[in-house]
Amino acid sequence: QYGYTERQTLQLRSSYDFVIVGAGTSGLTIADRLSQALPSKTVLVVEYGKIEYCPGPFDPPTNWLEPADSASRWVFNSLPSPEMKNKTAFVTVGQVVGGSSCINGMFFDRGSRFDYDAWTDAGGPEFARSDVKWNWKGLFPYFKKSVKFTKPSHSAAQKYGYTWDESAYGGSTDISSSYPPFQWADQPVLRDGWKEMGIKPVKECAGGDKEGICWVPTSQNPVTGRRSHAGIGHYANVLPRANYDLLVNHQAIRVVYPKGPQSGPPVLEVLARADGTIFNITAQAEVIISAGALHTPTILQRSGIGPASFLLTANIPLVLNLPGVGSNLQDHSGPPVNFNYTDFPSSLFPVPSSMLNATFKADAIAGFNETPARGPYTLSLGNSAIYVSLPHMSPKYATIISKIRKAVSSGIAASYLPSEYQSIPAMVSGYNAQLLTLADLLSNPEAPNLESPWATSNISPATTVWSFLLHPLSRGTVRLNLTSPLAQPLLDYRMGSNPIDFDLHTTGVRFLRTLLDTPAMKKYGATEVSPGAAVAGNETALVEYVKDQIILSFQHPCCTAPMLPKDRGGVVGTDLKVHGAKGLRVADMSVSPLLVGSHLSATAYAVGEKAADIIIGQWKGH
Ligand SMILES: Cc1cc2nc3c(=O)[nH]c(=O)nc-3n(C[C@H](O)[C@H](O)[C@H](O)COP(=O)(O)OP(=O)(O)OC[C@H]3O[C@@H](n4cnc5c(N)ncnc54)[C@H](O)[C@@H]3O)c2cc1C
Repeated sequence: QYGYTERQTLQLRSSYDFVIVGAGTSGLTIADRLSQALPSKTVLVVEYGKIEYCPGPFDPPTNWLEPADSASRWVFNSLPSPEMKNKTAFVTVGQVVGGSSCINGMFFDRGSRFDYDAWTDAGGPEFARSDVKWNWKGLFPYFKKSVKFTKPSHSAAQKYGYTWDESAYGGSTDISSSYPPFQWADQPVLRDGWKEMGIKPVKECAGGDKEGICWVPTSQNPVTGRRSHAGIGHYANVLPRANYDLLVNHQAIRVVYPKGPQSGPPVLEVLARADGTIFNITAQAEVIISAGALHTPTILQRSGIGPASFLLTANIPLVLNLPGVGSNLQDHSGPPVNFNYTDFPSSLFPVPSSMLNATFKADAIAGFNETPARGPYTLSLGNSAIYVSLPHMSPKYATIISKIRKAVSSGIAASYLPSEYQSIPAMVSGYNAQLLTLADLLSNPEAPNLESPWATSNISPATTVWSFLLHPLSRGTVRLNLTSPLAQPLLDYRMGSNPIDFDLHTTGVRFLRTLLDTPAMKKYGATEVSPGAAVAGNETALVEYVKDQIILSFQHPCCTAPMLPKDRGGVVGTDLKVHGAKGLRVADMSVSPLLVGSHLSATAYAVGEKAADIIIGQWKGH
């Protein structure tokens, strides 16, 4: 429906300079930049999925996760997490040109400056000395470059109280970041409650400082209200470019080094999904894997690059022993706080239930199809959230921090890792370094550890505010499914395997419950449904509530090929080259060593931009 399906490549060249695996958020950013900056070099992107139309999560006629667009996504059920009453995580990732930017919730925020500084801290002195800094200062120019920001109209800004600071932006790409021209009439109710809790509005949350109440842009075209994603912004709209090819409907199986991992760029082995044929693609310069946090480790593992013990079990010849491949899985998770109003004013209009009225809904659909688009369908899932630090949530935060530090100093932290890692010094040392970095981060009153997004305040039968844990301490794994290595991998989230995560979860829930005591909420008779007053002084009951009600994934898997030194369990260095392999890089959300306190697409674009600059720097003039 975007009119570019015919633009996929049907005839391959005999070889390419750069072969990129995955036409996703980071992958297409890199392909666009390389093919533009290096016109004499050829770039091929190999993508598992096809070119599909990707509606926003709340666009008519289909809604998010409905089967109609299931062809554009993988759906996973993780292995059970024993510490969470054997709950499994429902996880999706994009399987389409545009990757997950094509199916996500379009909430377009960045982490706080401290989240990215923590990436470098977790890497230790070697990373702090690196010329290619992956801290906030080193990444901010790429955040700016990666999107084109359009400020809201004067009337929308006046009506809803939108604030922004254009100095956080400045890019001219075709990836749009804008504010929707619509809000539900009851959106300010919770906003007033948050303010009464002492949470302060922040003028611009994309500039590194976001502790407070944030307006968050949406990844949408400011005129049409339609989703803006990598398939459009970094492929369709930059064509024609003679040196930029895209091969769809092909699965990258593995990379092969005929003469060992130091012998130069590997060959990429590919499966044509249409007829099952397998063939090789030759890269003259590099293979760059950008298949996302759940698939990048599978390609490396099938290549014999991964934990030696696992590869032995899998009967895959060892090429490089890198235990970190498929380790370090993290995601945002959290339980809800549910409440009802006894006295919500029926005069507030429109609210989400207004969509039940056929006339209102018909006008909403008509408005979405106008130019410029207007009305509820432009709102996506909403664009406001609070971000709160641990010290601001609880005066007892120091006890939690000292528990984290003590777990490291006593050596017990190692026992929270998957058993296969507990005797590998690099994995233990890397995890300890992460925990100490997180202890510093969580002590910082400016570094948020809770997010609670909202778009409305009253959805029948009960309103929910979610407590997203932004910086979890537990670590999971991604492993090939040995009975079917080309199929979806096995995800073991191991949520709650570090028990201190329960302290962080209960702190978030206790904090959110105090919303119901604010005059703004009492005014409308807000009444808690769950967890309820019984948990007030009862930590055990609250932990049970967390285990019963937690959602294990808010669709932000990351960190499974971490950018860390090898002796800290890392898979890639600050140049994104796989440790010990020549001509092979990874660039996507698997390289982030620590989960950032935001939804991930803005970071995935920035990672792509910075990766492209590093690669261009190496090859320009060669
Ligand atoms: C349902 C959902 C909701 C989300 N909501 C938000 C949100 O509101 N805001 C936000 O900022 N972030 C959100 N995210 C997260 C964010 O979109 C992703 O973290 C980010 O886009 C990941 O980028 P990536 O480049 O790492 O991977 P992706 O963009 O997922 O790209 C990976 C690509 O590799 C391809 N691929 C995989 N394996 C192979 C193979 N073997 N061969 C060839 N190709 C392969 C895939 O098909 C895919 O196209 C959401 C994600 C999901 C799934």
